[in-house]
Amino acid sequence: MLRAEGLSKRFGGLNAVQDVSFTQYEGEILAVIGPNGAGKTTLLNLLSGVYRPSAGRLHLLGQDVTDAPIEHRCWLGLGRAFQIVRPFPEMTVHENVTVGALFGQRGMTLPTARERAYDLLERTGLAAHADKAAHELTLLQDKRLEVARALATQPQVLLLDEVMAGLRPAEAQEAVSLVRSVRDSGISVLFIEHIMPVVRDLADRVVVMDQGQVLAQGTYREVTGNPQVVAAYLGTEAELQA
Ligand SMILES: Nc1ncnc2c1ncn2[C@@H]1O[C@H](COP(=O)(O)OP(=O)(O)OP(=O)(O)O)[C@@H](O)[C@H]1O
Repeated sequence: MLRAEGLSKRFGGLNAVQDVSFTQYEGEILAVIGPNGAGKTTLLNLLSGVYRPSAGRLHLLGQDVTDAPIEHRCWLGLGRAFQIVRPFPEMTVHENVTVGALFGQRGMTLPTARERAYDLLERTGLAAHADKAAHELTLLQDKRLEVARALATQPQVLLLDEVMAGLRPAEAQEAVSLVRSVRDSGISVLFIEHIMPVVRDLADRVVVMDQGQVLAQGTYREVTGNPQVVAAYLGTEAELQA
């Protein structure tokens, strides 16, 4: 689905992302973890096309998209949900998702977009709130809307930037179920997350970043058992258990 080869991004003298390579396979949920400033968001910005890499190549669904603009990646099948959700606050929940459907696919008509938006509100548990203004939603509902808007673009790969941030544990569990249902519908998911129980429950594989580089990659058990990862990110084993 995605193949990064030696991706790098420099900001002046700072190597925010340095020589990052990984592959995401079809149907996989891949987590990207690492301490603050490790380069996770910069990597997501490289994948989605916000930044062009200083070096390296990126393939999406077998196509080289290294120089492709954001909208081309979206039309090819790359969707993104942001940590800070920014819906159109005065529009209804349904209208917000309709906008995603209209602009995420070339040739989409308004009636089809509206219909697709209703389906997505059902799937993301927001159907009862379809006609509310977006600014009336709770934080968990905001996150659901953010995922619904990203799904409206019909992605094959969905990038999620810390969607669990700020949620209470019970709400995070609901969000975990939503992400699983997205994957079960055939969409591969790449997510950044700091909450380790969420990573453990969701990720098929984990990429650990530190200081812009990939420190380790593997299953949750493999990376959390790696002494370098424990030292750089997880702290002591006792903290990890807590
Ligand atoms: N636009 C930018 N210009 C200059 N430096 C930047 C820019 N964006 C990020 N950086 C720097 O690049 C490094 C990586 O930042 P990034 O936000 O990617 O880390 P992160 O792993 O997502 O951190 P966090 O977990 O805190 O969100 C940091 O040192 C950051 O200050």
